[in-house]
Amino acid sequence: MRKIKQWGFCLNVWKFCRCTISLSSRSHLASSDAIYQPLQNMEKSDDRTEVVLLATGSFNPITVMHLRLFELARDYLHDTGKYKVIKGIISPVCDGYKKKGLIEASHRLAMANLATKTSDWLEVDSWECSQKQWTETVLVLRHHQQKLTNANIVDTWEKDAHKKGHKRKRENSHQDKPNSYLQENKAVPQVKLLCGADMLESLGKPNLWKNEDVIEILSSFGIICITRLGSNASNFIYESDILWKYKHMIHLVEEWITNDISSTKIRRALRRGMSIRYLVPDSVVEYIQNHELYSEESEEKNSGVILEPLARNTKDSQL
Ligand SMILES: Nc1ncnc2c1ncn2[C@@H]1O[C@H](COP(=O)(O)OP(=O)(O)OP(=O)(O)O)[C@@H](O)[C@H]1O
Ligand SMILES: NC(=O)c1ccc[n+]([C@@H]2O[C@H](COP(=O)(O)O)[C@@H](O)[C@H]2O)c1
Ligand SMILES: [Zn+2]
Repeated sequence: MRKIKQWGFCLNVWKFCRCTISLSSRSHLASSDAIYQPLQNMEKSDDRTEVVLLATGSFNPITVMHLRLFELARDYLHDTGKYKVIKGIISPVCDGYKKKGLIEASHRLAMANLATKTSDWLEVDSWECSQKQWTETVLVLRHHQQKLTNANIVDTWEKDAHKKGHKRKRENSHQDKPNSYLQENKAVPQVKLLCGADMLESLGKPNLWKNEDVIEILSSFGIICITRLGSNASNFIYESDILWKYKHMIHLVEEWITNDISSTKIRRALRRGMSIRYLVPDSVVEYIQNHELYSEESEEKNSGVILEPLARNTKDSQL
């Protein structure tokens, strides 16, 4: 009787173990089905082109409309199903641009940093405004594209080295990587220029942009242009032979919730002691107050000075 009970006990222990093993192995399978497989599928099915949006400009000061440009462009590109926007970069122009009323880059940069604090995908880059001289927009685009290419090469190189069991340090790994990594790498995100319709129209102003720059911006990068009151982007594309030729590289995004916010109007309101609240982020209002920015005097900065691109291109065309 005792032996039968012992046998019964052993049988139960065995059944329990078998059940637990089969359950745990099944739950392992279930988890691999549920977690790993869809991820693999997601990776496979997500063949969208990664895009980094770059907006250049004075940002004197940054307004909520500048931030809206990015949101509008991202929604638009995601809607196409072809693009995945991974980052937005705000690149304030340097003081050497010499635009009338342009205050110091350090302040414009600080305000842009405050304004983007609440965003998890927008960042401000100081490369352009820390250059000694004004930099052509095409060079700013090239700079950011190159940075992404370098980062991508390092990643691929590191992954490859990791697979082979070598550990490489990020800081020194991109100098000695072979060039073949550049060609093999197909997943480098694309930089695209983000602008408002007035900036697009400025491409047609004599001596402001070089033709070869416009062609490179359109053919190598592409433009996302947001409509703006007072500008007619589609008509401008129609009337410009270069833009018409590259119209497939221009995404025109309609802003349906129109408003007329501009930095010029913000500066005007400030000079007149009027409120700018809700037109720029609160942190920017506070910064402007604390540093007593934008006065009659600051508006006179660069007054009578020729805008640097005009001066440079006019000089070049006379050579
Ligand atoms: N309300 C707006 N709608 C569409 N685009 C805008 C708007 N405001 C600014 N932008 C775009 O933002 C970029 C940076 O512009 P910028 O810093 O010159 O601002 P702004 O408001 O036009 O300033 P300013 O009045 O000093 O010219 C440009 O591409 C410009 O076209
Ligand atoms: N030839 C060029 O590359 C060229 C000419 C004029 C303006 N831009 C850029 O366009 C932007 C215009 O800004 P604003 O609208 O604030 O003047 C600036 O970033 C400026 O550097 C570039
Ligand atoms: Zn402007």
